[in-house]
Amino acid sequence: MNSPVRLGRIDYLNVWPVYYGFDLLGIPDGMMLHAAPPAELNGMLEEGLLDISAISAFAYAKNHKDWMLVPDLGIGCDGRVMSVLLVSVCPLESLDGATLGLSRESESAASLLRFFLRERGLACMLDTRRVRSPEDLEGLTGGLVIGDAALCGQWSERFPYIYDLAELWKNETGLPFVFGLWAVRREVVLQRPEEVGQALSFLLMSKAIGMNAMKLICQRAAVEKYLAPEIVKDYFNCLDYGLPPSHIKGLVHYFQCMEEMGFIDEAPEPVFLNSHASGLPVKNSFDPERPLITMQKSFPAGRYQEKAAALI
Ligand SMILES: C=C(O[C@@H]1C=C(C(=O)O)C=C[C@H]1O)C(=O)O
Repeated sequence: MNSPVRLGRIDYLNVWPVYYGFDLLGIPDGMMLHAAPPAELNGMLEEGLLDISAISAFAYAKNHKDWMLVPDLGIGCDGRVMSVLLVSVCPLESLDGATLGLSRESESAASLLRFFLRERGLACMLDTRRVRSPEDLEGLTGGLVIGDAALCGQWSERFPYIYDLAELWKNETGLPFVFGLWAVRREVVLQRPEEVGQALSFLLMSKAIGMNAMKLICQRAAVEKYLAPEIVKDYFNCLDYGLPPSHIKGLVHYFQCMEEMGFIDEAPEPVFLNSHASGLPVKNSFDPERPLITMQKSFPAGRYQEKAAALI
């Protein structure tokens, strides 16, 4: 029997809707799911310890020659995101010479913060470390916090200045920002196209189930994360799990900014997985009218499909 297809899941609330089908139906035979913070998943996909994973957009820019993107799947927002924050004891403009703690779980947000600082001519000492609670920034001027720690933590008690990085980006560029993407190693696409197709069709079905269960997801999130229901609703309204043209535009502009700053060698053009059958890549022109990973074709008929059909 073939080894299972290894999938990576970000262990934050932000992806609950995408993995709702997995939570509800279980992990299909032949697949494995590993949950970890984004930076850890980036490293695992780079090292070949995962086959398909949610990753930081910045990691894609570095690995675009080896990875392909899953169409219509991203973690983006058009304006504030609520879970990617620069917290500080002083205003952003006064940060020159300060030491900031950067969450080691992030690559996209970390690169975005470096970009904002450089753009403003602010030279800071950046210390990549664990940033989960305000105590983790003890003795520092401020820091970058992402994910559930950002959304749920009591940051404003210690840090009077809080900046939502996606909101800063929107104010400066007028564009959406895409923090996360889903990537597949090219090697695996070529070697195991059928299994990759099945895994991706399950992933996209899982998201479709989640999109139709947002009320339940919000209720569960409020209870498990001790959040007010309105905050959870607000949060999921900020997030967009697709990749509409405006988000691709934001992504491409972000890559160009990263290249201009010298953070990456070259701004890649996003290349999406086109067909599990041919493995042919397409440039950023995924046509939703022509779904390439078609559930009916590539998903094995069986209990998941029946259950899912009732849910979607
Ligand atoms: C929206 C968020 O974006 C996350 C931030 C990432 C990064 O900075 O590398 C990667 C994936 C996203 O899960 C969040 O942290 O909640």
